[in-house]
Amino acid sequence: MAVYTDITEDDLSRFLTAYDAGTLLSYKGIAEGVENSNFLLHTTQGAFILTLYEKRVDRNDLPFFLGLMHHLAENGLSCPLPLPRNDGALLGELSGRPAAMISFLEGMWLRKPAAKHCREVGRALATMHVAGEGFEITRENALSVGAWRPLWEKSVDRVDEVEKGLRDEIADELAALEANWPEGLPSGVIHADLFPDNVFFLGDELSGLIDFYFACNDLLAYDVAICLNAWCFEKDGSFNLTKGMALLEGYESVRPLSDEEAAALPLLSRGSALRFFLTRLYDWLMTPPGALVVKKDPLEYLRKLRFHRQVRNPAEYGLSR
Ligand SMILES: Nc1ncnc2c1ncn2[C@@H]1O[C@H](COP(=O)(O)OP(=O)(O)O)[C@@H](O)[C@H]1O
Ligand SMILES: N[C@@H](CCOP(=O)(O)O)C(=O)O
Repeated sequence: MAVYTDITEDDLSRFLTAYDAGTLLSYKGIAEGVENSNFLLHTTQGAFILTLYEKRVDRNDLPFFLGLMHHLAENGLSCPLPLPRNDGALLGELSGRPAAMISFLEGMWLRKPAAKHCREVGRALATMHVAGEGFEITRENALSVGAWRPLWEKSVDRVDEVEKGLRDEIADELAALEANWPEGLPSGVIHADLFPDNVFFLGDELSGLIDFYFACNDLLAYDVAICLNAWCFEKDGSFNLTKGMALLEGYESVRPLSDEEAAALPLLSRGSALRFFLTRLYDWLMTPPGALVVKKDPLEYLRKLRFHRQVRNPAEYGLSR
């Protein structure tokens, strides 16, 4: 679920008077997503998404996220746009939360993406990396290698509840990644959560990217590694080389990877797998029973991590060079 904060029709109608968005016809909460409360609104001017930013989102980061969507859209990426209020501000307040009106993006996310969709995702990711150049606000990645140990320490005492023996395996992995994390690779604005539920398609055509609320400045190739993890594994845990090849071809058709970036892919993919393992593990162990949120399986990312650990060459992801 992703409606943590309720709104009333009266409050919403009043909120809308600050925008040139027409008058309210209907609204409903959107069940998907985990971070914020989202509502689909219909007004006399069309459909909009209303987002109420919840506790895990730092209010100070909102100008980065909202400004980034503007910047990316102006530079050729298809993504939703925050709607300015009549006073020019992108943020308002509703039910005690910072709130924004976001343009509605047509399309739906794919439950079973095929290689051709992975190619489109690779192309869109590279388009985003290029479009992000020149964006003046910066945001450090709050979930990069330096954040993994503190996160791990919150779960370590209970990790064996998830799988016996994990305590030593993850401790060794974390130490290896901290010691060898690459430096000096090209960096810029990354999406950092470009999973299938954040990419919309109309038929086979990619219609746009959403959910920029983990976006930050980090290594561009790390974003590629996140996508390899999120898009190129099958339900049985196997890596699909055809999908990997398509995603990387799509990416390189817009922004070729340097030799150094290519060589770092196995390590970056391990890091990305550990990052999602750790956040899922924390949520798995700490979410109170009965909470209205769908918990994601940390073991899916443990299996991916084990796969990457035995990769010796980026060609094993489908990189042709
Ligand atoms: N601009 C948009 N256009 C259409 N649907 C959207 C848009 N933004 C969000 N949604 C819908 O809301 C859901 C949750 O949004 P998301 O940004 O992923 O939430 P969260 O940040 O809580 O994870 C999406 O899966 C999608 O169905
Ligand atoms: N993609 C992450 C969780 C973040 O969820 P989102 O709904 O904000 O995309 C994961 O799969 O662990």
